[in-house]
This record gives sequence, C-alpha cells and structure tokens, in this order.
Amino acid sequence: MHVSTATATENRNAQGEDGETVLEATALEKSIAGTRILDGVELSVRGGETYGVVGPNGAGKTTTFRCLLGLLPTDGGTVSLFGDDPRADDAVLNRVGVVFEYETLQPRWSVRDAMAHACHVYGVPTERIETCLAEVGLESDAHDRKFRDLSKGMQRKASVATALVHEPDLLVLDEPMSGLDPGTQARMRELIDGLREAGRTVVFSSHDLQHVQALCDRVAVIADGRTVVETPLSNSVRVMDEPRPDIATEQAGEVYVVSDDDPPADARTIDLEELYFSALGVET
Ligand SMILES: Nc1ncnc2c1ncn2[C@@H]1O[C@H](COP(=O)(O)OP(=O)(O)OP(=O)(O)O)[C@@H](O)[C@H]1O
Repeated sequence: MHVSTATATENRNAQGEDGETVLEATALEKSIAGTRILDGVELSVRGGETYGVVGPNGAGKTTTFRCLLGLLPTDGGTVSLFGDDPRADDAVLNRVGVVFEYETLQPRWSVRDAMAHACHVYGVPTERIETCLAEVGLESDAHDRKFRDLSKGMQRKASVATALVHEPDLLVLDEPMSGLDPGTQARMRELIDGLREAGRTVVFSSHDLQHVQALCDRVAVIADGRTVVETPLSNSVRVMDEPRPDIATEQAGEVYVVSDDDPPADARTIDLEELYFSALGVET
C-alpha cells in the first residue's frame, strides 16, 4: 500500500496546523440499559498525528468512538470534533472517514458499487474509486466482486478505501488489524503509516500493542470506561517511580508518566506493554 506524500502540505493546511486539537473528549459518560459503560473518558487528538486507543475487551473503546462521532447519545461530558459538537450537528462528519470492526459495506454490492455510492453521497467524482483502491492495495480481482464474497482482509481494505473517497481530514478505525493474517496486518500498518506521511490524522483502536507502539504518536489506555492514562509514545514512554512536585506527571498504576518534553535525568524508559500493564494494575 502506498500513499503519495505530494499532497502532505495541502492536507495539513486543510486540517489546520500540526498540533491543533482536532478531536477532544472530556469526562465522557454513557450508560446503556442502566449500566455505566463510559465513566470519564478523556482524550485529545492533534492534527497530523496517529493516535492509539488501547484497553482490554469491554473497556469501552468502540462505545467511545460511537460517542465521539455523535452516533450514540451521551449522558455527560464534552465532545469537540474540528471545533464542532457532532452530537448537535453531524455536518462535521463530512470531514471524517470511519471503519467499524463489525459494520460492513452492503454485502450484495460489489466494492466498486459501494464506493460509487459513497462518491455520490459525498459529491466527489467517481475517479476517486480507482485512487482509493490503489491507495489501500486491494487486489484488482476483488474490485467487481460482491463484498460478501471477499476474504476478511479484502473486506477491510475495501472498507478503508470507501472511507477515504471524500479525502477525510480524520480517519477513525476500530480494530483495523483484528482477524487479519500477519501479512495483511503489515499492509494495513503500511497504509496507516502512509496516511500519516500524507498529513492525515488517524485514530485507531487495537489490542496489538506492538502495532500501536510502532505507529502512534500518542496513546490513551482505557479501562472500565475511563481513561487511565494518555501519553506521547515516540517509541517509548518516560516514567518515574515517584512523583516530584516540580515535574508534571500522570500516575499510571505504579509509575508516573512524565508529560514534560524535557524529562529529568532520573526518568526511565518503558515500552507501551509495560505502561499498559502498570496502568491496568496487572502483575507481569
Ligand atoms: N448496546 C449495548 N447494550 C448493552 N451493553 C453494551 C452495548 N454496547 C456495548 N455494551 C457493553 O459496553 C461495554 C463496552 O463495550 P465496547 O464494545 O465499547 O468495548 P471495547 O473496548 O470496544 O471491547 P472489545 O475490545 O472487546 O471490542 C461492554 O461491556 C459491552 O458489553
């Protein structure tokens, strides 16, 4: 999969300067059938970054994505998507491409038909179909086959291609790697990396901490419906074993994540897996 970097500057300009907050949630709450599902999700995604959301099964990642996009009503908290609240006005969703793990394209439509429909809905030329199919590297013999007759990997690529037709400023991918063989996962990883190179903002959830570590600029660990810690990754996380009054830190279990760009000399480096288990209070 390859994404041209030629339009990176244009894309960055379209979504604002790098570093501008494009998606933010504070104190997000959601109950379903009397059960509290989300109880304090906090996250902030900046323009141009790749942002990972990790957490155990049932932590609330998919529910968070639905609430962030205004697809589920919330019971409390704030949501800001490119400065607008999608729960009040969903027009801002025109700037977003979304692929949920279990929501598929129309099973009886061919990939090209589904993409043509998306082009029609968004008012973009159907030339985008070939561009996006090439971008995700979907095998050419799959383009005119019915969605239901494709392998899971082909279906995932077709779904991502469809989510890209309107050149969204933000791509939200719920578990993009799940159920894919290692080779297809690697190609999905290349795609996400290529999107970042092209200046797009990508948010994705995953259980594969290695993928998240390799791809993401920042990550949020969610457990029991709340954000336990949100931190820059840049290949490693700087932590201290004790807090210090002069240093900004965020507790994640037994460690204190240093949020300062200039960590103190006694800060040590841990990987995402160690942070994850510490944040969840799991002995390893
Ligand atoms: N419509 C619903 N009705 C009842 N419970 C729900 C509903 N949707 C989600 N839940 C519950 O909310 C919790 C969070 O689910 P969610 O799918 O958001 O978690 P997740 O972190 O995405 O999990 P996974 O990693 O397994 O995909 C789970 O306990 C789930 O059973």
